[in-house]
Amino acid sequence: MQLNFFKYQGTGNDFILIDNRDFIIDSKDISLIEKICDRRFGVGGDGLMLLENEENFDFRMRYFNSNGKEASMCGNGGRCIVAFAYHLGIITDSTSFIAVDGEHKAKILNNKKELLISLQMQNISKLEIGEDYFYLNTGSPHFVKFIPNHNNFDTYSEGRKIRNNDRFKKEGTNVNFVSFQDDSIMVSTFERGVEDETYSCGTGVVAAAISASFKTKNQSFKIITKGGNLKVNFEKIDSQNIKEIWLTGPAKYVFTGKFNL
Ligand SMILES: N[C@H](CCC[C@H](N)C(=O)O)C(=O)O
Repeated sequence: MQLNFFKYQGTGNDFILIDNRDFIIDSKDISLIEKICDRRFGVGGDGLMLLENEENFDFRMRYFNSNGKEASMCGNGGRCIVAFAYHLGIITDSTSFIAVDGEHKAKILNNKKELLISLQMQNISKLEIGEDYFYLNTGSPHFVKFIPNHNNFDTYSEGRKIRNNDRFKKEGTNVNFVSFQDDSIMVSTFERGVEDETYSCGTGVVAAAISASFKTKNQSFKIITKGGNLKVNFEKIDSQNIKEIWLTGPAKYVFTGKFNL
């Protein structure tokens, strides 16, 4: 048996997409999903997504980390699945779909080879402000720490330490390091579930931008990640309430193939 898959990436956060409207894959098969995501034994990806049917919405997004476990929301993945739905002819230039954290709207801003997509994220109504960190859930949980610069900064080791400390060991957290670079912020992320630094993390840059607004008062940020540039803008009602959060960036179809089951 062979399984049709499509590979996409959004700022270097890479995903395997499967059209599961006819349930060709069993979403409970954690070891199969882990194997497909494996960079040596499988296709390779930071995560895998299933596109499924959902009444009253264009589709349902189901996101799995590369460890095979169904996870919380993924911002880069969200843009990639919108691009996938567009290529499948399910949507045209805008959509409303359902993900694990609720409804998301998205707009396709251009349809060049690399689609530029704006994805609306859930409102925030709770944010922890520590002495030298921020902790918030932007669809996925994110610990945010500001550093003077990223020169020789070891995101993997520093992120791994925080992800595995007493507080986060059990559930895990994603960990973001943020530095200011001219009119942008640079963000590097250690992702739980991948247990490694990824080239970019959408929900992570949203958390980083919201945290940075406590330092600059801006409500719109240009973001630099290892895998490319993103934009985040939002409306800050007060220190605990943020709405109209939009993540904008590229989503690119890379290749397709058949996975040998
Ligand atoms: N890369 C994703 C986040 C995946 C979330 C996952 N690593 C978790 O919290 O379990 C993003 O672009 O938002």
